[in-house]
Amino acid sequence: IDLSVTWLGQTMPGCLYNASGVWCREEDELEALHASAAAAVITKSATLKPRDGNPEPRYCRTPLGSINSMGLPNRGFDYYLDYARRYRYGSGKPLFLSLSGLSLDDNCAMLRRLAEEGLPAVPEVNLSCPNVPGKPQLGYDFAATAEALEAFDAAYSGLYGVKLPPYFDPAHFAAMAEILNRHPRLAFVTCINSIGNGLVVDIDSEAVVIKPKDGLGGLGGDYVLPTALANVREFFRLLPGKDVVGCGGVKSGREAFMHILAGARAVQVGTCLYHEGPGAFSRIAGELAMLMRVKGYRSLDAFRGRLRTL
Ligand SMILES: C=Cc1c(C(=O)O)[nH]c(=O)[nH]c1=O
Repeated sequence: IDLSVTWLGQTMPGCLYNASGVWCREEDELEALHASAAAAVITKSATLKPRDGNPEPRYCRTPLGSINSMGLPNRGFDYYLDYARRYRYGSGKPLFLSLSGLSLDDNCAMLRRLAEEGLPAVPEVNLSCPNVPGKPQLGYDFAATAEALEAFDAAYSGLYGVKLPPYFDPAHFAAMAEILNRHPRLAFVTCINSIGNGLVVDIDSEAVVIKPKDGLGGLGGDYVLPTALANVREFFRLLPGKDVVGCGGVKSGREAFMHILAGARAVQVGTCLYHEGPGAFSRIAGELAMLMRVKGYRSLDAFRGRLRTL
């Protein structure tokens, strides 16, 4: 059973890696991911300067997944760039740098700095952070997204990707696809980020469960799987020649299989990784391989994007 994935001009040894933001803020976390069965590593979204993030409690696990309003706590771009300088690319596991600047200028400054370094690390620009008060999600502003992507192309001459928020309407899928298809070096989209601004209520305390934004936060886990699969399948259809990375609701080989069937090139794990740790990757990969064996598939190419309609 071959779980390898060939994309971005390289072949990675498997198809699973972390969702940005989970188990990836500190170097020791990143090294633990690299040492695990994860097939790639992506860093916590970086801002130009370090950030403490929102007041705690800002993350809460629920029976169906998670809610978070972290507020972009991160060590700052230089920390992750330094890690990218020392990263062992020879392992065959790609390193992705997630960038989430607080302004277009900041995103372009980080992209230009990365371009100057000429490192193999691939940028995934976050258009979808739902938890910085006062900063609407770029990905929900089509004109701003169009302008940003023009600026990214000018700032960075290599291949890059974007992390998209979930969309919920065919008109929005079409509008975003029309914009994304203008950019040949935009090689992949990662669908989806958390479903923004959900509210989890604790009936015992009769209170919300996280402090920021009066309890509003991004949802992950079981809550988001159908939305994630819809976004993967729609953008897989609408973005010919680009890759779609699936993210959302993956906790076993079953959901990984669903994402790939929907068209995902590779699959990220967030909430499940947060609670299980990097051992989740070998478990999920084993479950996926077993599922493929039972179904008679020897590689991901044998079923990627083959979701049947009725
Ligand atoms: C980069 C900020 C994000 C955060 C955060 O740091 O609050 N949480 C998410 O669920 N998605 C994000 O993109």
